[in-house]
Amino acid sequence: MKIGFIGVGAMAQAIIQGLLKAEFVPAQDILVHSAHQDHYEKYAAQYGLTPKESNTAVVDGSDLVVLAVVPAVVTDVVAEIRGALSAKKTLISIVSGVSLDRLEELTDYNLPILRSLPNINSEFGQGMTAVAANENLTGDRKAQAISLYQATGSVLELKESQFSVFSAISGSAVAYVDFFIDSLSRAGVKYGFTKEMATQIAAQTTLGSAHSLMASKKSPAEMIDKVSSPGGDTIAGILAMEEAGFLPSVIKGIDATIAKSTGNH
Ligand SMILES: NC(=O)C1=CN([C@@H]2O[C@H](COP(=O)(O)OP(=O)(O)OC[C@H]3O[C@@H](n4cnc5c(N)ncnc54)[C@H](OP(=O)(O)O)[C@@H]3O)[C@@H](O)[C@H]2O)C=CC1
Ligand SMILES: O=C(O)[C@@H]1CCC=N1
Repeated sequence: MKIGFIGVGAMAQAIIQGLLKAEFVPAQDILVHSAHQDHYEKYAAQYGLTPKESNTAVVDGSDLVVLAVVPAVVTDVVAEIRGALSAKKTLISIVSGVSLDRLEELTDYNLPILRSLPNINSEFGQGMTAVAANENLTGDRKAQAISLYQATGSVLELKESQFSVFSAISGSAVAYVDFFIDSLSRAGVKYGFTKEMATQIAAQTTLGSAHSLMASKKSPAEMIDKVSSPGGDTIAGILAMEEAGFLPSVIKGIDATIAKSTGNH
């Protein structure tokens, strides 16, 4: 199976690295093209991928075609590859905010298409990806397309109406979790830790907390209660964070993310 990537930016690279680590396909069976020749050729050479001279050449040589460009150029890029696409190839879009209806409108309404929303943790097999297939993608072909994401982490089949929320609390939220880790780390620096040491402590604590939460099957609120000793330090911190608007600021951030992604196309 040949997998073509149109665009080799941050998200495409995370998926490619995840696939290589999982030995999902041999490196040379991954075909790439992007806007800048020096960029995709250098990246392909570094990992033994196959560089292609155009987007249509990627499509011609691939069974699965991953559309990994930013929303602003989707219309032009799909117009460019439209003639090379056929019902024998599966189009996989990772583009935030672009619906299956829109992708069908940009093509010939007869293509098997998987809309997906991965996150950057796919690079290390810890991805969280939402998928929705159109009516032309069923059975083994659908399973084959989804298996690309199963090789790089967890997969959820969702209704498209849930995609923008999913994108905010998963795709974008990787950055928000890192924002939180960085904030914890800076607090450590404020009290004399080096940034490196404080970040290591904050990151391991975040990793361990997510792991414990999932392993224990408890709710986050129950875990908060276990950590908050009666009359202790943690509850004092929680109350101060609440007073500063922790929950509303997270919700406001998610609201803004959803508003932006639903305005994309
Ligand atoms: N970053 C993330 O965590 C996530 C991103 N996404 C989605 O992934 C998509 C890509 O995002 P991201 O990787 O962050 O963006 P990047 O800007 O890092 O990557 C965009 C890629 O598109 C390429 N490109 C631009 N124009 C063309 C063209 N005409 N033909 C072929 N390739 C082109 C660029 O080429 P070049 O490198 O040569 O400049 C680049 O490789 C977006 O639609 C986004 O919504 C979805 C989930 C998570
Ligand atoms: O920031 C973005 O637009 C993309 C979508 C989800 C994560 N990154």
